Amino acid sequence: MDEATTPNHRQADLRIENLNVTAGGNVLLRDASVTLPHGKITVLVGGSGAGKSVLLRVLAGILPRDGESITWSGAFSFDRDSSARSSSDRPQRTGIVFQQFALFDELNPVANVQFAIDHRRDRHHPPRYRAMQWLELLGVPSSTHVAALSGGQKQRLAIARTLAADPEIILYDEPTSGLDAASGRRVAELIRETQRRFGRTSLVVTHDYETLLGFADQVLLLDSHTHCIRPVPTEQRDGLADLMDTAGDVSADRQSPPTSVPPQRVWGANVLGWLAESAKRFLTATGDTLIAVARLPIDAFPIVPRPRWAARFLGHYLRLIGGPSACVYLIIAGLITGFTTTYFTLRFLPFRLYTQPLLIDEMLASIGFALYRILVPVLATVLIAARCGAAVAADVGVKQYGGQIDALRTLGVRPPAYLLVPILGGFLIATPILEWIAFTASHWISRFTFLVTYPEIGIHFWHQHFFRAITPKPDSFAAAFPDGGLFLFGQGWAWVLLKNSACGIGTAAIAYHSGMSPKQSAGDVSAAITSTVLWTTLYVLIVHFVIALMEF
Ligand SMILES: Nc1ncnc2c1ncn2[C@@H]1O[C@H](COP(=O)(O)OP(=O)(O)OP(=O)(O)O)[C@@H](O)[C@H]1O
Repeated sequence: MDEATTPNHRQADLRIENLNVTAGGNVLLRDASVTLPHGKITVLVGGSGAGKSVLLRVLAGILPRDGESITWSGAFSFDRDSSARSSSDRPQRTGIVFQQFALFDELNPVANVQFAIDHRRDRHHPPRYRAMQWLELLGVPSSTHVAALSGGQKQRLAIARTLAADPEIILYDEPTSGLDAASGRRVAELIRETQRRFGRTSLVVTHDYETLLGFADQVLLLDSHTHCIRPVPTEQRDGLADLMDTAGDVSADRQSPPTSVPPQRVWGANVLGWLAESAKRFLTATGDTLIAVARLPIDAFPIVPRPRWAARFLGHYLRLIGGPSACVYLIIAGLITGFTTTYFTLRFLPFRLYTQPLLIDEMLASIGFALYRILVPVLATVLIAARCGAAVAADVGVKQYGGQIDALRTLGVRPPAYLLVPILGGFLIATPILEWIAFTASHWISRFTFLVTYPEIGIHFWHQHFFRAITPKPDSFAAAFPDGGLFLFGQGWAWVLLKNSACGIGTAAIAYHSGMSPKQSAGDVSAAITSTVLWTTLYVLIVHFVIALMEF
């Protein structure tokens, strides 16, 4: 049987009906209606800024109808035959090959394709090919790291991933951009071969007419003056460049006109504008952060489509949050706290000669208590919030900026399933462990400092008094853990765990939310990292303050 007519392949034209799209207040499409014939390649051309990429994102189901800057209305329907029509909010299970590839960098090529296979549209039928077979078919090396693949190889891997998800319609956004002429031709042939072999309806957005027009069954022009999409008859294809001139490059028209400010008001207006903008940003960030924390129980409701993939993402975030560099960070923090509290507290006792013999045991007990219950938890969670919050915000922000979040959505995956839930899990597991590492480092350096400073008193004395105030009561649950109890289940361990958990959950929510906010540039990613550091550290300090009020 020809692969294009396998039973789960739907044979239907896609009708786009009365589509209206606006972006940043500009109309891109007005009442546009067009049909994409099933199993054919349609090439869409148009001037720069006409709205081709936005249209692809609407078709891919990535953009909500009433988004912040882009809104759209209209319908999509499948003409399966004259009697049966179905209509929906987006073409069912559309696959998109992104201009920037949007590959999952932390996964190798095989895993990228396997991810799509495991989340394919129709999981009741066995997959068409295994991941390795897809890679062989499209000529992608399987053992090379994704980042080390060439542009053409990345493009082919992106096509393999899209095909492996078994979509009805494949959208290509500038598939040959950034490739040399030979690679561009190979990718174009691949698109034709894919369409011939699998019979998928394909829509290709391109400026590369020379390479791709020859493969087109239909050519559409997005006219930025009339805001509609019209077919280009075959006889007019040779004059496409002239048609494009008439259809216009709109990028210049849409720039907002320069505002003329009287010279004497420039300074004041700038300062006022900056203040207003900063206040707006602060309020938006505060509101967004509060909303993110409030929405957490809904967003993090652990519905994961494939537990195996959730575990893999959990592993990724555990390495990011609690990896070796984080341990070194926390060990150094513990050493500094343990040393300074022990050395300087005993060294600067008033009337040291007289008070030391009387107070040294009490001082050791209070140092142990302060380190265990307050100092190390505060320092550790602030450092975790800043370091690990920033790392997670950067990771999610890059995924957002690079289109990986959109790729997840087009594969039918809710981003919280493989991002928020594993990030929360990562923080909940790693925060207490990192804090315990910091406390262990702090009491070992305290022990060492005491031994070096008072060799005549001996380590037994330190041990006896340092843990006195945190040794579990004999009748408590913690008393069942004689030695470990001193560190893991010291008196008040539940408070320590509460602080760790509250800080971990909040840090996860803020970092995830900052990373997920829309990103137009690398600067937005860096702004997300900065705001994560500011908000997570502030949040952690507030948590400690509030819990300390209840605790003591
Ligand atoms: N997130 C957004 N917010 C506001 N405006 C946007 C957004 N994304 C795109 N636009 C605007 O929508 C218009 C169309 O953008 P789009 O990227 O679809 O153009 P295009 O036709 O693909 O252009 P090109 O061929 O140059 O890539 C542009 O004016 C762009 O500034």
